[in-house]
Amino acid sequence: MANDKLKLPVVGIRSDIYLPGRSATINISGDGNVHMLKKVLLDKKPNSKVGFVFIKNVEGKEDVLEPSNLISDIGTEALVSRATFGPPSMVTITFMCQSRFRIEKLVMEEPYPVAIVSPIDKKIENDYEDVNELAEVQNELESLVLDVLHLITHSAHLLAIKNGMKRLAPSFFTDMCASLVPLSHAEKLDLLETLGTRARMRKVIALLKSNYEGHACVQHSQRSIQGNNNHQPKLMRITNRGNPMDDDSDIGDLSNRLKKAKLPPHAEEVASKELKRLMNIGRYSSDYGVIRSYLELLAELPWDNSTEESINIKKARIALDSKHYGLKTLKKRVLEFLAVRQLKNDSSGPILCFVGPPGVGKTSIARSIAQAMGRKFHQIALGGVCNQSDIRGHRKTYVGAMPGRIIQALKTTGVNNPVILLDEVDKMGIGTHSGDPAAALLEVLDPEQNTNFVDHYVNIPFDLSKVLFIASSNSHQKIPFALYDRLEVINISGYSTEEKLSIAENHLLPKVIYDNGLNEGLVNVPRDSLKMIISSYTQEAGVRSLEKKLSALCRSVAFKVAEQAGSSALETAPGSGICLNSLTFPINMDREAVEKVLGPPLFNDNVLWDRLGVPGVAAGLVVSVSGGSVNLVECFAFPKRKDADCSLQLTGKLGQVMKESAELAWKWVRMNYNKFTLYEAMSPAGPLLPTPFDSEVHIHFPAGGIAKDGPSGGITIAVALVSLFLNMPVASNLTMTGELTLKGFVLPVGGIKQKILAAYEQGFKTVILPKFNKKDMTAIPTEVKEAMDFVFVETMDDVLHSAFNGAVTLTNIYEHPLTSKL
Ligand SMILES: Nc1ncnc2c1ncn2[C@@H]1O[C@H](COP(=O)(O)OP(=O)(O)OP(=O)(O)O)[C@@H](O)[C@H]1O
Repeated sequence: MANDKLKLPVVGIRSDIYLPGRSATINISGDGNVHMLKKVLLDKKPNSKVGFVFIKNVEGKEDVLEPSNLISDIGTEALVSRATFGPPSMVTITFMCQSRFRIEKLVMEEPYPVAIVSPIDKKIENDYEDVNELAEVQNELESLVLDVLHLITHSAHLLAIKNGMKRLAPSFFTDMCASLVPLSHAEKLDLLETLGTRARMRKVIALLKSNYEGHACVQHSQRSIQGNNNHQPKLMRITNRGNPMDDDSDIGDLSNRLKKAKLPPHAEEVASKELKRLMNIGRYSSDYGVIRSYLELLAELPWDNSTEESINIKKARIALDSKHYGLKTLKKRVLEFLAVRQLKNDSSGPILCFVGPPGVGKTSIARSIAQAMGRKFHQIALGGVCNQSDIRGHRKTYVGAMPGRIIQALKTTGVNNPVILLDEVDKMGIGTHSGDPAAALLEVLDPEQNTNFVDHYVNIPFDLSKVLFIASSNSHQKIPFALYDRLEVINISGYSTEEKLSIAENHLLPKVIYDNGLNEGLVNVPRDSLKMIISSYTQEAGVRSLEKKLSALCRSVAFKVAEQAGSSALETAPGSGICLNSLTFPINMDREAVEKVLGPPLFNDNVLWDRLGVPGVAAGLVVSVSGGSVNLVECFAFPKRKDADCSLQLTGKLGQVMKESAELAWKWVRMNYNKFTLYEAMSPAGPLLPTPFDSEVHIHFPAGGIAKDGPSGGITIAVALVSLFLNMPVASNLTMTGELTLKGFVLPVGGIKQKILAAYEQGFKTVILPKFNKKDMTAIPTEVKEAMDFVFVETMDDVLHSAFNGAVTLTNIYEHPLTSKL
């Protein structure tokens, strides 16, 4: 060995033991150390080697390196790749430990210590290990590591282990594998001092097995799930285990609770192993908290606890009707669903998904379903969820690990058969490295798979088949496709003013009066005020804002009552018309009082009407996640410039489809302009000059800050352009929706009910609709149908005829464009 001896500058490390294969960035203090590192790193080349020797933590002797201070006579040689010299006597180094050495002698050479060392790892491998035996143990280690790598988050370090299997020296590879386990100080020291590679491999195998044994029973199912789940959030690994120390009574109590939880056999097996581990490690070990919280969760999960289902269709119908106005189709479907459950007594069945704008009662209906079934209800908001781990949880080996939302819901409800509303399934995102949450949801909803749902934290299959999942969403388009395929979508479109009035009078007002500590004898909100609130303070398809405004009214009344009449009002006022102090009950919230509380009206219909009635402007109907609305299209033409490369300019935050439909409408108008027949008597001003052929056109879609998209504005844009060039306003009180084809046909569009309700609320009298949408009229409330005219069209000729009150017709619209005069 004499020839192998080296002289190595050394640093005493007190904080940790760094085995070969370990890289880290640490602070080193002490004048001698800093001086040494400066000299070694600056005088020599970068990537210089220093020796780490591990010393006891003796206060006041930070810099002192003497043999009596050493924890071990084995140290590790570290390659320093980076050093930052910070405050005096402090340096931050980034290093990777490479191999062991034995300290032959410590030499206090001025100005920093060096050691005479003899390298170990290579020497032992070459001189003392039997190649075949070594290969055998190494194979075992490698296959175990492959299993473990399936279970934990991938990182550059883990990739290095995987890639290094056949390339790295066995000794170094073994040390790297040890980093897969959170090691205690004693275990690290033991591995440092185990010089034989085979012996060390065996120790690492044992450590890996004991650390990951809890995962073993679910390895199979884990792997199948892992297929599309390679990206987990990077969380810090737990790295410390402390000294063993028991707390028998506490653990006994936990053990009792685990027994009471009636875990299935596979879960019981894991729980008892973890319980044993808990008993062996001390209360002050960092692993103690992790294992303890894990076992607490296992004890709290409703493995065997269900609420008894009691469906009574008659009662369910009464409950649904008493809490919700209208919604006939939805209620009918819900009752059918409950009837099948009652007869079949089986948990399989469709997954209902309520799709509609905010505040139309999706959550409230889901809650009523739970009540009708006698089950507990829980709502999971999926808006903004973009990690699989939100659904499936984090592995418990990470600091701050938590179970996913499904398991948390079960823990909260305490039963394994609650009704869970997956709210806003359309608002889930996909994180860049964290997997698609929709894929995890698919597994949750799939009856084939959800009997063995494995949350990463729980790491034991849990049966979700008894849970009744209901989904809700604001729009169809954004529900992930694979998920959409599994759902039975039920649309809730929104309410007309009359419907909102009924809901306000019969449901919302009684609710907010009660919620604000009042009773119906204390406050009166007349119908007229309700109408005013609906038209001037809310603009929504549902009734959520309406509820908030009514609540604001009630709050102001509650304040007056509390301030002036005190609790005596609550006792004497109901139905009495009594005066108490300066208040007369019930307090009447007339229009003036409403304006006092809610401030000046927020919405004014005149703004819309003032902009209509001029050539080049048409009103179209649109639908968005917040319901239907009337949007204007404004066109302006000016003479074509010679150098203009495009004759059409569009503004108003348009999506691609809408841009294309505007281009198409512009082309259609130019192709057919010479075929328009204008009854001049009805258009006194005559057509505009210049014509579309020598004009540039600007089309603007007001409310420029709001994104717009879709093809349903096609006929509105074409009508606005025809109106511009024929210099003739569109018929008053008329709005429309429909997709235009290049040949002048009008195709059906979506959101008809919401669009018609919006037109009705804005006071329009006539709506032009595609003929194919006639079927959607069954959903329109009778009072709306009676108050409005609907014109069903097939071609642009029909559209123009209605839009200009018969003043414009189009001859031979199906003629091929090339045969026209263009
Ligand atoms: N048809 C109805 N009859 C009585 N109350 C209703 C009706 N529709 C909605 N409401 C009431 O309106 C309020 C809002 O309803 P809910 O929270 O169920 O809306 P939502 O559709 O789930 O909205 P979001 O999409 O924002 O979650 C609730 O107080 C609900 O009771």
